[in-house]
Amino acid sequence: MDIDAVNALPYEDFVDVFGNVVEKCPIVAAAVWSTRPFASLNALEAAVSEFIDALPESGKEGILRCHPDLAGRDLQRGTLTRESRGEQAQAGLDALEPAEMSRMARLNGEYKERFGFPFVICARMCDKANILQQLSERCRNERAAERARGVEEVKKIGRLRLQGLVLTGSPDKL
Ligand SMILES: NC(=O)N[C@H]1NC(=O)NC1=O
Repeated sequence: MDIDAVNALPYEDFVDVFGNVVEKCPIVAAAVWSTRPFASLNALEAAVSEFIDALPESGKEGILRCHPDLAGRDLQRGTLTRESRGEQAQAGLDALEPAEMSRMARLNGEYKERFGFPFVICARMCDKANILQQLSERCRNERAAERARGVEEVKKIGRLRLQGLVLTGSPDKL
């Protein structure tokens, strides 16, 4: 799909295609549609980032809370979104050893207890060892720094999802 095709989408189709660029937050796609036409894929990415940056801190935390835990309940129950399932599998999180699984669950729980939102990281840019290490390190951060870090990871996840949709196309979505 080239950028002209993206710009030509009515908002219903735009939200169908891009509604999960930010996990379970179709409001982001619905909002950035108003800022068409996009000059390029980079401009579309920038519009997503700008929308997120303009949210109050509670909105940014809300976005983080829409993300499923890594190797958590949704993965076990088979209720992840298609995008998240692919990302978690790519990082090897669907094939953890029992000891890795319990360490991940314990650290995810500690993180959520401390910050009130889940640990978010761009799984496609990591492997499971790296994710576990960062999870344990980031548990020690301050809340505001961790909120900002989580938001940056949301943007990385979104950038890769957007590239997948625009550069490789997604015929089943149009
Ligand atoms: N919790 C968390 O980071 N989840 C996300 N990360 C990612 O790459 N896909 C997700 O769903």
